[in-house]
Amino acid sequence: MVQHDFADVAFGQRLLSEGRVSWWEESDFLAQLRGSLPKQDLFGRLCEELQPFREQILKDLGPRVKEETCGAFLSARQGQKKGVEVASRPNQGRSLVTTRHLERGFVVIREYPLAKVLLDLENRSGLPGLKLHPETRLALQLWNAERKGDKRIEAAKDLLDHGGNDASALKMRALLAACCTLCVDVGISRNAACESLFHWLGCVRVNAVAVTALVEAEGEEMQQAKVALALYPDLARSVNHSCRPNGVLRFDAKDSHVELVVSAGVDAGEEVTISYGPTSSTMPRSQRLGILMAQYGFECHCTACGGTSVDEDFQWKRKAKMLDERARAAVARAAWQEAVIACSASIAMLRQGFRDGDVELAREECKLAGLTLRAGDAVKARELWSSSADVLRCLVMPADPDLREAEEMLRQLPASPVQKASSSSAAFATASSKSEVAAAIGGGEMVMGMA
Ligand SMILES: C[S@@+](CC[C@H](N)C(=O)[O-])C[C@H]1O[C@@H](n2cnc3c(N)ncnc32)[C@H](O)[C@@H]1O
Repeated sequence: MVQHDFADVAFGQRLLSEGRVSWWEESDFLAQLRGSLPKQDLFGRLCEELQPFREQILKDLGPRVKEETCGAFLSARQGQKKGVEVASRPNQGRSLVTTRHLERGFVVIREYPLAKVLLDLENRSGLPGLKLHPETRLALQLWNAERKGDKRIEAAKDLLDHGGNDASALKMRALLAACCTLCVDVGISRNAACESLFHWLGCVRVNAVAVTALVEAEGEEMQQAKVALALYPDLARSVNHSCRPNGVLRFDAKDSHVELVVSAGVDAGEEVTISYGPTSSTMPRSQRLGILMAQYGFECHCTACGGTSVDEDFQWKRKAKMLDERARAAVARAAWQEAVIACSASIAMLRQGFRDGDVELAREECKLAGLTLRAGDAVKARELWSSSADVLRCLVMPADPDLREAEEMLRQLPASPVQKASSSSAAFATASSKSEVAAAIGGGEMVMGMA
């Protein structure tokens, strides 16, 4: 196992002079270290300054954190890991590899957070002017737990050791060295507590996960929003990123447990991956590479980015957005059939970037189902809700608003004797509207593969 080397001061200084540690600045932790506190005995002063804040964290989050951390961690870990093993891969460190074929919907990992902070508590420290970044707050929790000898913390101590050859782990150690160098620069003594705090900051940066939930923005549709930042050690130690992933994470908003679910069948010996944010359906390769490097410090080696792949052109996405806007404008005029045609055309465009069975398409089809019902075609609306519910049941939590609405509508609308439509043909509101959808898209060739 690789030991963190905090002695590499020269390397740290070089990184600093090249401005390559800017993300620490963002976390406003260093700004506080450097700006607002006197230079002498800075670390001691910092601890003093943070003491009331830590108590506030424990007061605000403590009971919840205690209830929610690790209760079922070990048993869940043993039970759910069947079908996968952790293997080491040359450029990516530990990886989650299947030992047999896994079906879509299979839950690979189910885990409770070791620590978490809620993102809506941003300004509730109770101390004027002391606003800590969520990453800093999470690191402080872990640091505090370690100092208090909390045994559960052992599960996360090696998370930055990515197998020795992994570039991001090396870089992270360099960054930690750089931060310690900064401390030395400003007169903080480099002691074990200081190093441990930086270790947790690095660990949080590379391994923490944003817990998301569908929330209703004012006057807008439901949107996925980040509601908490959490550390799930099993997930963090084994699940790599792919820009074309075959797994998704779903969170239970009530107790913050996470599930890693297979979203597309995975053959034996293949790796189960998730997206850490960027995907090949949402942004071009160069942008994805930049984001992954800045946030996590690694060069992406996934199948979508490797080899000679080039930036994708996303014309389909621009067209889908334009058609979606047209559908919204039609909804505002209560022109339901027009909205159905524009929304169907938008989904047809999205199919060029997403795969059948993707959550994003299923959500769009739920929207189309609602419009189709308004336009008077209950049979087609039911078909759409039925095919989207099939997708959503596998991949999202039962409390998901789109899934709940689909289930509710399936209960309310009588089942049609007509056989179930395939999910791709279901994207057309009625058989007779195919040509209208093609016209909305603006070309016949788009429709050929989908009818
Ligand atoms: C949350 S950890 C995942 C587990 C990690 N492989 C390990 O051994 O601990 C994230 C780290 O895994 C590596 N990683 C994940 N996805 C990768 C990818 N697509 N390409 C290269 N490295 C990747 C990077 O080092 C990244 O910082």
